[in-house]
Amino acid sequence: MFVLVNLKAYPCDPVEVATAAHEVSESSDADVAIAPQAAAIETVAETGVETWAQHVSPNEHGSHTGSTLAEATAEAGATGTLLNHSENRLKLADIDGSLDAAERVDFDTVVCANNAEQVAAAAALGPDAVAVEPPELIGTGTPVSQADPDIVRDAVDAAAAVDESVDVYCGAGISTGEDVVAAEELGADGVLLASGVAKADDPQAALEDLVDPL
Ligand SMILES: O=C[C@H](O)COP(=O)(O)O
Repeated sequence: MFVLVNLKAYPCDPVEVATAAHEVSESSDADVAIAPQAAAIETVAETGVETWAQHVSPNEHGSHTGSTLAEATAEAGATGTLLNHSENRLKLADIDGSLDAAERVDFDTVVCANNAEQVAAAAALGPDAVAVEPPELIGTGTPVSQADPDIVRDAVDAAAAVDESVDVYCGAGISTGEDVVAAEELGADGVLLASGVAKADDPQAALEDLVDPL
């Protein structure tokens, strides 16, 4: 299972979380990656953990003030990017443009979506993976696998109907190893989570718990 931990804009120590994630990734069957704030990509990548951007712009080098370029995040050490997170929704054309930008630097890509219909549309754009996350469950601690498992099943079917090579992750409310196993049993290839680790008193223990049953 792929475990992508999005640190969002939480006031955690990204290097502490990344160091723990690297150790847990090395000593378990899970692949754990961290998506920190763009300004922390370099220090997070230096820990050796797989490092992702939370977003990249469709823009290339040029007069684009405020843009987070795929090239800049790649130079800092990122190897993948989230796109269209529920907290940073994009227009369809911008998702497509950002996927092109990610392709320029050979990034892995995950396009987020609220439901099976959006998963199908996102899968049609050719990312490596889509992540289904019901926005109302984000940050609640109630996993989608428990609240409405059909959301995950339907997302898996919707992505496969469009492109079987696109992986499906699920997210929102995931904080325990039991939640990760439930996601796997519903057909997900990975999980996307944030608060269960970024807001934990002991991020290393939270990460160990997440991968323990795998
Ligand atoms: O990017 C992560 C998701 O929005 C899930 O967040 P959460 O684990 O805090 O529910």
